[in-house]
Amino acid sequence: MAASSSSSSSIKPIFTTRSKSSNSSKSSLLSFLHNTKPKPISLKFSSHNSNYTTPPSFTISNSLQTALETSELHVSKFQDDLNVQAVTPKPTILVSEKLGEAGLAILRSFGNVECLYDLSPEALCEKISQCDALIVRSGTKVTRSVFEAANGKLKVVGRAGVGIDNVDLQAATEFGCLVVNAPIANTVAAAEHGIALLASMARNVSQADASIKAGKWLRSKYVGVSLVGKTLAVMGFGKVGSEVARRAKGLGMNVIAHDPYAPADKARAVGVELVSFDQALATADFISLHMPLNPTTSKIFNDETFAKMKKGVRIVNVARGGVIDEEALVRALDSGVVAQAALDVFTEEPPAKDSKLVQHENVTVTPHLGASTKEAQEGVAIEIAEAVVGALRGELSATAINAPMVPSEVLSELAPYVVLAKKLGRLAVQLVSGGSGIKSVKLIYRSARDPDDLDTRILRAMITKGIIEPISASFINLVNADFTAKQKGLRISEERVVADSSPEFPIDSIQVQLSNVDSKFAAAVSENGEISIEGKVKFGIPHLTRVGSFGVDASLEGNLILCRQVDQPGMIGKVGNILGEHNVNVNFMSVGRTFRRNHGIMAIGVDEEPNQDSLKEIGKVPAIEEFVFLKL
Ligand SMILES: NC(=O)c1ccc[n+]([C@@H]2O[C@H](COP(=O)([O-])OP(=O)(O)OC[C@H]3O[C@@H](n4cnc5c(N)ncnc54)[C@H](O)[C@@H]3O)[C@@H](O)[C@H]2O)c1
Ligand SMILES: O=C(O)[C@H](O)COP(=O)(O)O
Repeated sequence: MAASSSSSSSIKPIFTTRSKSSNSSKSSLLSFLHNTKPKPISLKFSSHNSNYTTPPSFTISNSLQTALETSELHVSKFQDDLNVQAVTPKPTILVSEKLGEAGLAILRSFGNVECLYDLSPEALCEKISQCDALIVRSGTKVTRSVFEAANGKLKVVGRAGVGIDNVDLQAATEFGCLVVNAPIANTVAAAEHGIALLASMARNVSQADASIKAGKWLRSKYVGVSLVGKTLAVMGFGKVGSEVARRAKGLGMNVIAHDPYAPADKARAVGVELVSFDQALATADFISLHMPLNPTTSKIFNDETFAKMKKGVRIVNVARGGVIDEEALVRALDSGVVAQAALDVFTEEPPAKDSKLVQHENVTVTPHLGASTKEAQEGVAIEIAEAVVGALRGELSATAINAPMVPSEVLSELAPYVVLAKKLGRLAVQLVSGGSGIKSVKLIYRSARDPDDLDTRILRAMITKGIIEPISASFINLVNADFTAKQKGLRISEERVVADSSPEFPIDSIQVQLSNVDSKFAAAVSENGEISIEGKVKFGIPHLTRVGSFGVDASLEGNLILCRQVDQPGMIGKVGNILGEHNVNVNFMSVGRTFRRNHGIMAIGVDEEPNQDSLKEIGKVPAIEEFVFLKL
């Protein structure tokens, strides 16, 4: 039996935690993904003290209301968040667009793969509730309805390619579904297609080809323009844009680029000058588009911006159709401001058969073929299959779109603290009595580490998970933790304090404080009036080390009974006997007290859940002032 010190730590706030995502490597991403809707298990709360009989409340949870009324709390039983092998028994992976064989082979070695191409939106929604993963290209719209229909089963959406504008990322995040893409393997194919369109547009290849097949021989009509010495503006100097720039330089073009986020040294290395948007438009003979489609870039090429271009400019678009206002482009083509356009992508795909743009004689079109080389498709298939399988295994994914990046080494170092964090969250919420909703949670990390060396996002997510999951139907993972907390009106603040401990360990202790709530266990309320518990990791095992102002030392395994009693001899024996008589195995007991012969706290770890009779008997022990049974 261990008695631990009860002296209060003096905590000196030094700063508020901020996200570290900016320095985090993209090659390491946590995917706590296993949101198989858990089967509820029933957990009864009990206390002999009438002041503390109601289970915790969370004002925003409807489901809790029922739990409150029945004095019964349904707790989600969730899989271990770190080492999830547990997608049962073989995950179902739906592939909704053609994927290379090498990728399919990887997927088949891991799960049941169903290739169902050309599903209607309704059919996709119907099918998706049976699927753990969905792999799409640009042709499948993964809308909010898809995530709703998935009913929590869908864990990962893999986009076999770069653009994720066909996936509702907000909805994915809300539903805790990870979205991964395959951003590398089709870069060269897209760049080559851009160059192919550039050259064929300049030399009227497609028009001349069509005319000759129509029996004509129009040599003077299809006189083209040369590329050498002309200025090409690359709009979006990312992976594809920079590859296009490299190739265009090889063709003797003068290449400039506009990209508000591109590093100047990267451009310099390719021999490209970064310029402003307007400067690019005003100087370019050719403009090649390579930015993503998002709210900022949507229809960024419109009447106003076409008017800023050099008369007779030629435009290539292998990015996304939506970055161009297509009606404005037709006007610009008709007026001659734009001499020619070569388009691989369209606002609506496929475009209407009678689209003026597609039918325009100065326009060359291809049906979104940028990524369509054998090599790129094999590469993309492997890239996305590995990402999806990794995500389903709960491994790190290099290409997650909607989850923060947590380097793998950070993850493995924090693993025991992740378990501690979740358990502290679960314990804290069980200490709240009914009638008061949790609104404000403060997390205090004591650490000897430099602030920049401590990434607390996983811990915050797991504490959030511990707090919210037991009292609502939500599933929480790293993808949706912050969103769900916000949505439920739960304000989570973080603070770090300098600990005197060794910086070898990332964290000395984690404290969870819930303010403005009543507790069903008065001893858990600190001098400042908030429910406060603290935990540490000892020899890799999470421990509860403080409850309110009482120090304890309880390993967080199995279940826990916390008793506040008058500090007098024989208490441990009495409670131990009661539990023994009811065949409940005690795995440890720890006593903490404020001062001698005053009040003490007993933390009793039990392997089995004590029945109501045994709990009632404990409540009848005269020196026991209050107690609570907590499920870990
Ligand atoms: N046609 C195809 O089959 C095909 C194939 C691959 C990629 N793509 C598309 O090409 C585009 C680029 O792909 P990528 O792999 O190079 O992506 P990327 O993320 O590597 O590059 C995009 C670049 O655009 C820049 N950017 C963002 N907003 C901008 C703005 N307002 N103005 C200028 N630049 C801006 C970014 O900073 C980034 O450098 C994407 O839309 C992608 O979907 C199409
Ligand atoms: O964004 C992409 O990767 C390209 O547009 C390719 O799309 P696709 O996979 O539908 O060919």
